[in-house]
Amino acid sequence: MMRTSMNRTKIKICGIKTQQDIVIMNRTKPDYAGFVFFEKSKRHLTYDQAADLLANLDHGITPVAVCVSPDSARIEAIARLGFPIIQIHGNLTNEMIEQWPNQIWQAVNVEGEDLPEIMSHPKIVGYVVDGAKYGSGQSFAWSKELAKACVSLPHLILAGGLNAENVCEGIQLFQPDIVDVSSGVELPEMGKDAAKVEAFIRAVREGA
Ligand SMILES: O=C(O)c1ccccc1N[C@@H]1O[C@H](COP(=O)(O)O)[C@@H](O)[C@H]1O
Repeated sequence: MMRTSMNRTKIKICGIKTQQDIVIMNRTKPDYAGFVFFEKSKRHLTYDQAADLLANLDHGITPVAVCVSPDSARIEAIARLGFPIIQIHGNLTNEMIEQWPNQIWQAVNVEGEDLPEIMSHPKIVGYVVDGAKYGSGQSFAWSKELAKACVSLPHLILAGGLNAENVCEGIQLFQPDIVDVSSGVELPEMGKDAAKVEAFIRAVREGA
């Protein structure tokens, strides 16, 4: 059985780090932009940096705060920045769900052949199915079996190692609601590569 989505596949560009990235977002207009709050990541932002970036983000692009097993101070600070969605990797607990006032995307990092267990709660409105190591640019092992398992997810965000070359195959196999990319549209040093962002968006929107 396949997922059936009547709507076009939406796009999230993750790991926004610089004002130049914001210029690229505002010009190319993905549906979502991801901001990482995780000290071990090269894409980590301080709250002040995030506030400066958010102030310039086009209102038509929904910002998503990305974090790993956040403590309550982290959740409070991200909520204060006004993010409508938090994407949580690692542990997701009932306490976090209670504290966070808005929508949640639960990230599941696939290590083997099976889909990890997911939580169910009215605030959890999406599931990010990602490679084993977040933000590594590596896919999980795509298979028809995993695509079938994903059919049960109410809102699927496909992530992990996507780029302009493989995203159409991912869309065909998983029929995701949203595709999510970071490494695949990045410059070697820091920030997003405008040409790669454009090619990714064109591939998704035009099937090119
Ligand atoms: O990008 C990061 O450094 C990161 C850190 C902590 C949690 C998630 C992170 N990134 C997420 O990883 C996926 C896929 O990224 P990639 O395209 O494989 O590089 C995406 O959801 C990012 O939000």
